[in-house]
Amino acid sequence: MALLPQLQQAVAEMFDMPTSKAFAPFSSPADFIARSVSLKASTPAAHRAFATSHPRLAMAQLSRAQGNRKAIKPKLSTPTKAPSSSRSKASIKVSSKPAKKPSKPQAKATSSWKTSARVAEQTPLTSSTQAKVRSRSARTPRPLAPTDHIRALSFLPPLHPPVTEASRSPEEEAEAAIHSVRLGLTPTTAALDRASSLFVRPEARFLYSAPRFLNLPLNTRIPEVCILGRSNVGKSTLLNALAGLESGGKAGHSHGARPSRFGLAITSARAGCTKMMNGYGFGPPLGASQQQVFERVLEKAAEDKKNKKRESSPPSISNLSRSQKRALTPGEPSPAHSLVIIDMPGYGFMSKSEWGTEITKYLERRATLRGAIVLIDAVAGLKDGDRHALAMLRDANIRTLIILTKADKLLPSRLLRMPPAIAAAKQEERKLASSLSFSTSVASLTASPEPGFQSGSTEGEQALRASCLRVWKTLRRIERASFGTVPWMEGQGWSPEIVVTGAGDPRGGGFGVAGARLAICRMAGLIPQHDATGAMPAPKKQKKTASPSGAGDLGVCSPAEPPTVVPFDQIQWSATATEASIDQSAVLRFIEQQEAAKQERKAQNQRRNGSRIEQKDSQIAPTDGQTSAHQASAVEGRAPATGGRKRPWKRQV
Ligand SMILES: Nc1nc2c(ncn2[C@@H]2O[C@H](COP(=O)(O)OP(=O)(O)OP(=O)(O)O)[C@@H](O)[C@H]2O)c(=O)[nH]1
Ligand SMILES: [Mg+2]
Repeated sequence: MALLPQLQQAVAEMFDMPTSKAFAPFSSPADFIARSVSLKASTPAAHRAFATSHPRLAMAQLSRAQGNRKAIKPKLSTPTKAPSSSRSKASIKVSSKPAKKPSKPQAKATSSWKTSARVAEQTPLTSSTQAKVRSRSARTPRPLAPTDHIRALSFLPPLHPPVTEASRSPEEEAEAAIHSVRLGLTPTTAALDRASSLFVRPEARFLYSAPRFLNLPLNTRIPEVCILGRSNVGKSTLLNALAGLESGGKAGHSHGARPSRFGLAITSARAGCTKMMNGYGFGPPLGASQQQVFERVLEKAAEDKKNKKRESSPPSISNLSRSQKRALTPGEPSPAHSLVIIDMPGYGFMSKSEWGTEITKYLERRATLRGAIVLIDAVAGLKDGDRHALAMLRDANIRTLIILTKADKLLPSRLLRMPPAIAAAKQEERKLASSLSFSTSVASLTASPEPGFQSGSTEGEQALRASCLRVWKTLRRIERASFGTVPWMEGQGWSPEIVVTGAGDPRGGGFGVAGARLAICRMAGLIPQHDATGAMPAPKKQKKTASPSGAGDLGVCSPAEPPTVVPFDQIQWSATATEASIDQSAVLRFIEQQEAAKQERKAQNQRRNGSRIEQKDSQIAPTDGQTSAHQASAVEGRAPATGGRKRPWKRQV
């Protein structure tokens, strides 16, 4: 195509070279690079010209851009260093100065690349080669982004024990039992977001490291949850994931020194990395009203523990003034978080017996402990250490939540990936929500159910279900072993819902973490158990899509079935406390109710005091012609002086 001479000159000026050279076909890639460098902003036309003159190199660049690691990476020589031999001028030079002692395979690859490149320069790219490149890049596993993951995954025990048939072999019986394990209800996006916001905003903070129970800072106002598990099970990794941070995977950085880069907790592939009880603060401080509710709960818990009825109730903590409370707990700072999570040292390999002693003390004596999370490796399964820890929790009567970790090792990423259509729709919804007001966005999110896990019959999933079955059986056995002396029972002491996570998934990480956050919030009483938005049956459409993957055949409870009541709701204060802690409208409602009750009490007191004073006035019986101050004020139209609580005492004087 012939261009106007002026236009040619302008283009040549951009290239910073003579017109004849700028419009000559590219002689080599080095030539192309030289021109591209001189051209400040590379033009698509120049690339196209390069692709037609050097198709093989263009192909290699394309496949490298698509993340194909196998693609050959030619090391281009700079034009100044190009040797003067006529052969090397035409060919693609791999290195200006070949290494003196190249390793054998490297030298082979170099020479093969040289020859093939020379041939390819003369032959255009065939469609079959293009297809090969495309298929090769498609085969390479794409790293999963956290948004691609299913955010919540859990399993529930079978509703009824599987029917035993005489004709079935023990293997078939076991398989039937595995198939009867139900998928947990899929929480709604709103519920997951509510729980996640508590963990992520404001940023979680490292609080302290305590080698012994006595070194733990005093805490009487913030609910606490501890993470237990074998060493190297992934406790610290889960904590980082809960905080929305990636684990550093490197030991040696101080806690919270660089939270954005290395996560909060130190993680390591070597067992025994965490050696102290590390406390981390999550969420904003509880409001005054929530604080009162929490204090009442603590009082009740202490009362239950002593297991005796009080004849005359001592002064309630919630009725005390702020200074009185401070005097009761000297040295305790004002609460700065709504939840404290303690990352404990692991038991088992590379652990120390004194760690166990300190953890036992903590479990028995920490008044604000709302529950414990026991992490179990989905691949390794339950071990003796886990059984011992569960028995310890039973004896201390502490609510227990089981989380299976490292499940990403069992589940193929295809099962975890969000369907693209749903992912796109969710992204749109989020964009819309951020542009609208808070209330509108929450309302719109409440209606949308979170896409559920597409249950299949893969070996990994069956292993996961079998692992859950073993956990339930163990928990029931441990529960029975107490002979009913401890109220640590299914649904009360331990949650039958087993949360599945892959917090440290190296492919992108973090599947199931939002579900874990929600379960922890519920256990700590920050979100009610039977929150309407917490577990919403998925639409019927999902039921249909689930059956071809084998969910129906497996006896898996489809999400459309009526929700099962999970009676893990012994937290009596949760209904008010949790609504108040997260939902602002609920906070306002709660405060309004409190205000109304206060006003009413005040009015009653006033009425009572008024009538008492009237009685006294009548007893004093003013002499003829005299009126009391009360009557006088009433006559003058002022508020009676006896309106306040302290007035009668003043009047009598
Ligand atoms: N694939 C995979 N790896 C994980 C997961 N969680 C943790 N890991 C890895 O497991 C190793 C141990 O993780 P940590 O979080 O340090 O384990 P820990 O329980 O805190 O160990 P201790 O502090 O020694 O008790 C690390 O190499 C993590 O990368 C997971 O969900 N998936
Ligand atoms: Mg650790």
